[in-house]
Amino acid sequence: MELATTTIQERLFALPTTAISDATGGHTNVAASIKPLSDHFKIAGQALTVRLPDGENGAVLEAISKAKKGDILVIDAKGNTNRAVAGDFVLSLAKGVGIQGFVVDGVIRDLAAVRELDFPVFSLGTTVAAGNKNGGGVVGGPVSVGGVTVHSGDFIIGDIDGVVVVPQEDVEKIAEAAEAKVAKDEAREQEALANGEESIRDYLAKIVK
Ligand SMILES: O=C([O-])CC(=O)C(=O)O
Repeated sequence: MELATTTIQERLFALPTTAISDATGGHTNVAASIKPLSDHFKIAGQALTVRLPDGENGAVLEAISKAKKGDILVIDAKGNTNRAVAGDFVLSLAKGVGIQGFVVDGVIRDLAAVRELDFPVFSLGTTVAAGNKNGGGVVGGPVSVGGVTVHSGDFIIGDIDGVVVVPQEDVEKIAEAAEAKVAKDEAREQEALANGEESIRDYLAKIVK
């Protein structure tokens, strides 16, 4: 009989970003200004990084062509909010080759169509303007996104609360600590809330001296 094995990606996908933040100490939390463009967007996978010159987006296509299935494109657009790194067409290409989502220190456009496409994008927001196509940019090098350095291969987890980064070498340890935190939170909730006001008062009496 073959045993089902849970991959690290599946374990991360099952965890809330909040528990991962608790496990990392929050040192690699992406700035809160980078938000999911739909509340239900959830991602967990490995980064393929892209660094763009100001206002440009040509290298995004290069990254889409190089990405492995399940990768998350992590795009350093230096916080530029005037020009889109992608719109619904480019995001459809990304979804079509199996990319899992985008995390962008910048903006996209065509939000209505992107929501329709149901492709997870975490960004500073949207703009109406296309990116310039003069070339330049680096795929696969270190980037800075929302104040956090990301290398290709690092793990990225995003949900309604935001985006966290887990360096590749720490992922087993952090997943384990985050799972333990979830279990601890569940036990606390059970203890405090199991029996309405009575258990809440018992819980508070133990904590508040
Ligand atoms: O060309 C662009 O800058 C992006 C765009 O509009 C799309 O992907 O639909």
